[in-house]
Amino acid sequence: MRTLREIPALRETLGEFRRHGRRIALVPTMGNLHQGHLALVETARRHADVVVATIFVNPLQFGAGEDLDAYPRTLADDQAKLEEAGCDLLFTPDTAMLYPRGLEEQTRVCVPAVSEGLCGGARPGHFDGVSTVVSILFNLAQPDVACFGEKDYQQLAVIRKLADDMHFPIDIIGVPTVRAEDGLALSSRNGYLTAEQRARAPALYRTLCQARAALESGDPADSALDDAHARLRESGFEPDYLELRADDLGPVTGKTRQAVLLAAAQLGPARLIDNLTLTLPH
Ligand SMILES: Nc1ncnc2c1ncn2[C@@H]1O[C@H](COP(=O)(O)OP(=O)(O)OP(=O)(O)O)[C@@H](O)[C@H]1O
Ligand SMILES: CC(C)(CO)[C@@H](O)C(=O)[O-]
Ligand code: BAL
Repeated sequence: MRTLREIPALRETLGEFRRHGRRIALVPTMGNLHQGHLALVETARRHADVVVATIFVNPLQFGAGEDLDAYPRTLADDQAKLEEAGCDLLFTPDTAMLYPRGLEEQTRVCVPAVSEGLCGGARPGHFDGVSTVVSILFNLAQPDVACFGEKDYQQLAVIRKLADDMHFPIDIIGVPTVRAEDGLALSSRNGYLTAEQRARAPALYRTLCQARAALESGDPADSALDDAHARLRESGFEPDYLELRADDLGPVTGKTRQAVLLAAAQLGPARLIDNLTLTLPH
């Protein structure tokens, strides 16, 4: 696997692959890689001839007081994992390279409606930062496909709409959430947890499973969500949101069948997110 740090080298290398008719897959990440990221690489390999991963901790998507500085940077480990997973190229730009005019002056991309509420409500401007950097990466790599995790359900919905609205000729592929044996969704931020908090953390997934079972058996949404809130609090979480939405993230109506339960909750120093799709009864 080659690691490229400069934009001209990336353009040149990928241009050469494209001229030879190779299909290119992009896997954007912020590094500190785990099996969830490697599942994206494996999916990418099935859809393309050349897999390009990117590692960039994007300052534009972090709010004031968030964990931009603390975010784990583990490049050597990440390179070894990507190599092992069969990734062909790694692009590791820095901030000055992607945003040469500085963050204030940077042109931004905003995907309305779907970016609002949920994580967008709790982290104002977050999805504008994501949409901006993903647009830049799409323009630089010009991939045929790009893979994103379903763990970040709203992010995936934002990127699907971004690709559609901006006419990026890129297939957006969602990859199912990879979990630890106890159900906790793998996430770089799990590393912030103490051993005691890590032992409590699977309560987020368990609570979503219980709420899903209640909803699928016809319990009213209000009581299922109230119970879930209470259970999260009992397990030491401070819930940020816990919502039932239609699977396109629109509001649930009497006609909604395919739905999604989404949660974000603070556990000690870590803000964890998770979601489960479900089918509502007639
Ligand atoms: N457990 C997982 N299963 C599948 N995909 C995942 C998982 N965790 C992260 N991803 C995906 O990997 C990509 C890069 O995510 P990112 O680097 O932010 O990792 P992360 O572990 O989610 O970190 P964070 O703790 O910052 O949310 C995103 O498309 C994200 O949805
Ligand atoms: C898509 C992404 C790499 C953009 O910075 C980031 O939001 C992430 O890691 O999910
Ligand atoms: N995994 C989404 C990136 C973020 O939390 O900033």
